[in-house]
Amino acid sequence: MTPPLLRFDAVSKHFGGLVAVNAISFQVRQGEILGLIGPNGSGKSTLVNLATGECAPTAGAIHMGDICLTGMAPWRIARLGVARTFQMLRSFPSLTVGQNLALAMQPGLGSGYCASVLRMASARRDDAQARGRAIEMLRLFGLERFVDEPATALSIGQQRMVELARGLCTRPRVFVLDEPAAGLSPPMVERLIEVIGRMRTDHGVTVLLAEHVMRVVQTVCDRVVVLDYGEKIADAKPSEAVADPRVIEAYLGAGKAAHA
Ligand SMILES: Nc1ncnc2c1ncn2[C@@H]1O[C@H](COP(=O)(O)OP(=O)(O)OP(=O)(O)O)[C@@H](O)[C@H]1O
Repeated sequence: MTPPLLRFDAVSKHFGGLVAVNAISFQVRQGEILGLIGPNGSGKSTLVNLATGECAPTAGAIHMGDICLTGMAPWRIARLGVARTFQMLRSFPSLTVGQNLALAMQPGLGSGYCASVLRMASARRDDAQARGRAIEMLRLFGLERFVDEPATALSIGQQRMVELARGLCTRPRVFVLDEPAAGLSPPMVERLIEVIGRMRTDHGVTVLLAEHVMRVVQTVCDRVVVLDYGEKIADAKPSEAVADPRVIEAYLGAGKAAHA
């Protein structure tokens, strides 16, 4: 069995008196696509934010391999190879789609800000490389024709895809996706399913996926961790989790679950 790449050990997060996540432990193995599911407010985004350093745990620890991520700044975690998307779109509206993607690649390119300002040859070469990689990533989503369009000219669904392409441009080891199917049309959901699969097969990316759309979860995830009121109530294959009475009760409520 492949070793764990991400490890959550008894992780809790309190917001004042509210326990958003309570002593949760689970692991994401190298190359795995792990789903985080649960009703609204169950703690999925909080776990995503804990993994990427947007918030620090009240208790417990998070590791990537041997490195402790607990309390580490988001940019440091990103440098270790953890990319993420947000529920709310975060593109730069005044930039083109290609420029939005190129921006994500800046830390990995050689010539730096000063060279870019002076338009030195190395910066121009980096720009060309960045544009090439942006087009390559956009092609995964069938969006390469939009490379020179303003980001805001795209539909919300297309902009979500651009966020995924932007994350992939950073060549992540782990990609944390926060409800990527939200606002996508059915054909785009199918494209998303295909692309998440290819993230692993073509790019070797490990995926932590918080998602409500069960078609996505059941098609792409190897395993799901199910949350309810900040507690982990299941850690199983998707087909097993959806048949688990505790999971059914969390989604439907106790009375309806008995009826179901
Ligand atoms: N910054 C915050 N300050 C206070 N409470 C918060 C904060 N972030 C989340 N919460 C609360 O923590 C709980 C878990 O929220 P979280 O957003 O993690 O759930 P979720 O499962 O992602 O929900 P959804 O599916 O609706 O996105 C909720 O009760 C929420 O109101």
